[in-house]
Amino acid sequence: MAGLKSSSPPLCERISHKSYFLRAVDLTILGLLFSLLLYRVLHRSPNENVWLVALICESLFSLTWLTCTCIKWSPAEDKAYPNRLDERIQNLPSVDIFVPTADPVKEPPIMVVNTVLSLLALNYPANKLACYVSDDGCSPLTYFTLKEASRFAKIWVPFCKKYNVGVRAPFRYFLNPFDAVNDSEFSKDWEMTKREYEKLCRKVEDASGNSHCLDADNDFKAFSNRKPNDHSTIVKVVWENKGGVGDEREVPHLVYISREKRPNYFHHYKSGAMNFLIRVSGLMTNAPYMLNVDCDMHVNDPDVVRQALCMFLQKSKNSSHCAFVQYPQEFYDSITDEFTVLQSIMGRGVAGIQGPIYVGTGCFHTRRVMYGLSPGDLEDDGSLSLVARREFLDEDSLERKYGSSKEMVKSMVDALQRKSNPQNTITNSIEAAHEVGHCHYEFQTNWGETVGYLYGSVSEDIITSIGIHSRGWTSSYICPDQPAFLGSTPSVGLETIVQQRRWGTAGIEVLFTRHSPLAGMFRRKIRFRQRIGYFWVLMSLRSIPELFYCFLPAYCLLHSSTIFPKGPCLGIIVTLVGMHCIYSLWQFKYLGFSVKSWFVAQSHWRIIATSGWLFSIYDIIFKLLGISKVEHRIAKKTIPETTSVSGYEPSQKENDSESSDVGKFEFDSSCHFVPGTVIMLVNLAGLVWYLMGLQRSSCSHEGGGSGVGETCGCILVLMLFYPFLKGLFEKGKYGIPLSTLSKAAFLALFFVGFSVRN
Ligand SMILES: O=c1ccn([C@@H]2O[C@H](COP(=O)(O)OP(=O)(O)O[C@H]3O[C@H](CO)[C@@H](O)[C@H](O)[C@H]3O)[C@@H](O)[C@H]2O)c(=O)[nH]1
Ligand SMILES: [Mn+2]
Repeated sequence: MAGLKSSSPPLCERISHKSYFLRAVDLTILGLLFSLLLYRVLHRSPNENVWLVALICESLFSLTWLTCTCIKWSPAEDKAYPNRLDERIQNLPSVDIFVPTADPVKEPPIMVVNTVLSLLALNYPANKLACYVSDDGCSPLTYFTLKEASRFAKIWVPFCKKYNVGVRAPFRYFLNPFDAVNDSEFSKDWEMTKREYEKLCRKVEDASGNSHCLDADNDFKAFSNRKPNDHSTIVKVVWENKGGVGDEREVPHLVYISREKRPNYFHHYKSGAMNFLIRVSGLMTNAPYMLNVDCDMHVNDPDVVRQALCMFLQKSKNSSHCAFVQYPQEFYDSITDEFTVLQSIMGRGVAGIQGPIYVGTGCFHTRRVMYGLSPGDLEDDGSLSLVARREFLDEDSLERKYGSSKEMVKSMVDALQRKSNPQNTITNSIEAAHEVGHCHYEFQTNWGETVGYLYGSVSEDIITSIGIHSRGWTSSYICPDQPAFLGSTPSVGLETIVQQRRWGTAGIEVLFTRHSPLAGMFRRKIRFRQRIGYFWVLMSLRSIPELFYCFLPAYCLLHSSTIFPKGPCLGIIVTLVGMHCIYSLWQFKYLGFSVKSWFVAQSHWRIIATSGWLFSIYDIIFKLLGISKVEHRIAKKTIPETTSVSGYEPSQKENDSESSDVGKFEFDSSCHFVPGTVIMLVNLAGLVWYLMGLQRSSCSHEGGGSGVGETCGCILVLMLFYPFLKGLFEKGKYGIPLSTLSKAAFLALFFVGFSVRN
C-alpha cells in the first residue's frame, strides 16, 4: 500500500526509562551494603557465631541487590501504534490462540469459556483467528461448556463488534450496570445478550450437577469411561468458520483437544499440552503467530493482536529478530499490588537488555522460532538461509527430529518457509491431529529439547524463554495503560504460598537442566546481563538468609549478644533500612499505590520467602535425592458471579471489597504456616524476655550493647509478620489452627532454650 514509504512513521517504538537518579540510589544502597560487610569483617565480635551468620546473610542480600541493580540498569518497554498497522498492512497474518486448562473443578469451565469468548471477540478478522483449547482434565463438562459457548459466541461476538465493547469477557462486561437507557436498540440487544449469557451459565451449572445427561449424547462418547490420567486423544472441532454469511462469519474456529495420557507416561504438565497445541494448530491452520493465554486470563483490550503484530511486522533488523511479544501479567481480583510493582521494575529491567522473560501467558510467539530456528538461520528478508534450508527442510531429518507424522512434517516445512497453506476445512486434519497426540509421539524427537516448549521444569515458561534467548533472539515488552489481559490470582494464604513454592522450585530446577543460565558461557548467544536477569528466578534461595535474619534479633535478646554495629557505624544500618523503605515506598507511590499497599507487600514478600520459597528448597533437595518429583499443583481459580452482583465497577478495585474480609490472610493446618508462626513466637519471646529484664548483665561488656537495636529488629519482624500475630487471636480460617500453633510453639521453645543456654 502507499503507506510503505520509508518516511512513514514506525509501527512501534522503544521507550527507555533510564534514570541517572535511580541508578545513583541503587549504587548508594549497594555502597552501604558493602560498607556494612567491610565493617563486619574488620570488627569481629566476641560473639563470633552471630556475627558470622549476620555476615553471611548480609553478603547474600548484597549479592541480591547487586543482581537487581544490574537488571534494572537500563529499563525499557515498547510502544505499538496499531492504527498505523491498519493503514499499511492489507493482508494481516493469521494467529492461532492457545488456551490450556487442566481441571474442571479448580478451573471452572464457565471461567474457561469466558476467556475463550473474549478471544473469539478480538478486533481482528475472524477468518484469521483460530482458538484451540487443550484440556488436560479430559472433562466432558469443559467440552459441553465450549459447545454451548460457541452458540452464544454467535450473539456475543457481533454484539461486541457492533457496540465496540471494551471488555469482552461476558462475566466482566455484565458486572457493569446498564448505562445507555436512551439508545433503545442497544438496550434491547444488551438485555437479550445478557439473558443469553445467563442461560449459558444456567445450562453449565445444570450440566455440572448432572453429568449423566451428557453421557446420553453421542458426541460425548469419546469421554465415556475416561480418567484424566488414562485416556486416548480427543480432538473435536467445536466450531468451524466456513466463511458463510452474517453473524456466523464473525466467529473464529474453535477446537477442543485433549492429548492421550497413560499412567506410566510422564506428560510434562503444561509444556506437554502446549506442544500438542502447537502440533494440532500446525495441522489445521498453521498460523505464523501464536498467542498463549492461561485459562483464567481474559482479553481486556480487543486490539491486542494488532498491537503485538506491530512489533513483528515493523521492518527493521531489530524487530525481525523479535521472537515473542510479552504483556505483563495483571489481575482483576488481586488485593495486593506487589506483583504489579515487581513486574514494572524487574520486567522493564530485563526488557531493556535482550527482552522480557516469557511468563507463560499473555504472550505472542512466532511459530518458526518455536520450531527451533535461530536468527542466524535467516536472511535479511526473513527467508531461510541456504544452510538452514539444508538443515531444516530435509524430510527425513524432519521426521527424526519432529516426529513421524507426514502431515506434520509438511506443515512444518510450510511454516518454516512462511508459506501459508491453510486447510480448506479443518475437520480434514482430525485424524492427523489424533496421531500427533499419542503419548509416544514425541519419543526420541526434539520436542521439549530444542523444539516447542521445553521440558525439565514445572515453569515451562522460564526454561522455554532461556532456550529462545540463548539462540540470540530478542523479545519485546508492551505495557499499555489499559492492561491487555487480566487474570485471577489465588487467594492470600495457602494458595499463594503454594504457587510461590512451585515458582521457586521451578526457578532452581532450571539450574540443573541443560538450559541452565550458568551453562554455555561463551557458546550461547545470550547477553551477559540477560543471564543475570534469569538468575532472578533463583530468588527463592533468598529464603534461607531471610529466615536466619528474622531469628537473629530475637536470638540476640535471648542470648544477650548483639548483631548491630556500635557507635557511628550503627548509622550504616539505620541509613540502609531508612533508604530502602523510602525507596520502595516511592516506587509504590509512583505507580499509584497506597502506603498501606506498600506495607502489605513488604509483609507478603517476607511471608512468602520464609514459607513458600523455603519449601522450594526442600522440594529441590528431595528431587535431587530422587525421593520425590516436583508437581504442578494447579492454582484454584474462581470468578465472581455476574448475576448476583449489581453496581460493580471493575475498574475500582476497592469497591468490590465491601466485606472487610477480602484480602485477609487465611490459615489452615498446612505445614506452610509453621515457619511464620515460629518466627512470630520467637520474636514475641525475645521482646518479652528483654522487657522483663532477663538479659544477662554481662552483655554490655561483651559488646552486647543496650539491646535497643535488637529490640527494634524484633518489633520490625513482628510488624512484617503481622498477619500471624493477628492470626493468634482470630477464629476460624483467619486464626492459626491449634495443630500449627502447637508444632510452632514446640519449635519456638526449643529455639528459646537453645538461645538462652548457648
Ligand atoms: O498439567 C497441566 C497443568 C497446568 N496447565 C495449565 O497451565 C496454566 C497455568 O497453570 P496455573 O495452575 O494457573 O499456574 P499459575 O501459577 O497461575 O501460572 C503461572 O505459572 C506457570 C508456571 O508455573 C505458567 O505456566 C503460567 O503461564 C503462569 O501464569 C493453566 O491454564 C492450566 O490449566 C495445563 O494445561 N496442564
Ligand atoms: Mn494461573
